[in-house]
Amino acid sequence: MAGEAPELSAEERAGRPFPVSWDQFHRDCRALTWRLNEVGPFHAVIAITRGGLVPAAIVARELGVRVIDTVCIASYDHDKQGDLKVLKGISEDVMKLGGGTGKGLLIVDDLVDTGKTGKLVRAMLPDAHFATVYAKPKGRPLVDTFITEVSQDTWIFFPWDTALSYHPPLRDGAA
Ligand SMILES: O=P(O)(O)OC[C@H]1O[C@H](OP(=O)(O)OP(=O)(O)O)[C@H](O)[C@@H]1O
Ligand SMILES: Nc1nc2[nH]cnc2c(=O)[nH]1
Ligand SMILES: [Mg+2]
Repeated sequence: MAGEAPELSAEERAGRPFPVSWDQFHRDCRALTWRLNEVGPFHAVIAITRGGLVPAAIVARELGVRVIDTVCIASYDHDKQGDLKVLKGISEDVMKLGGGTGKGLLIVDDLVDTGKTGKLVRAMLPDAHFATVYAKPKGRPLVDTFITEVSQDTWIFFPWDTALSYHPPLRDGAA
């Protein structure tokens, strides 16, 4: 409509795109596990769903941990963050394994951005070790171990959220 700002694409709203392939993600998860192997052993892995499920599976496999729990949190509608909702907490069994404070437990997520999700889970398990594959500067202080830092204005595109598609040649104006 005349006078209205043009609709922005998801990429324009979210700044620089940082696409991650399955191969790259697997390599980064393995690199994360090398670091975690120095810190453990861990009694259990807790994945922050949904994004934490994929790295948690790879990390748990590499570390030989078979007790895996989830803490289910929803906040983003694509790239817009709303209020955080805890849809499922940590199970009683796993809480007991961590002595009630999370000692010896490993929390895994794909990334920290503002740090709000990580802060909420850390408050549930203050003594747990918190690992993410990627970290943006605002959330970084909350994470104990991560692999790659990306700038705050970057949007990470994960392989489970994307598909291969045609990209126009540079000479036709492609970025
Ligand atoms: O540091 P923050 O600003 O809180 O953002 C980080 C969280 O955002 C994403 O999850 P999302 O809420 O999009 O849900 P999903 O994992 O189900 O995709 C990501 O997987 C982290 O859990
Ligand atoms: N996929 C994705 N989800 C996010 N949630 C918060 N930040 C991000 C991001 O950069 N990428
Ligand atoms: Mg998530």
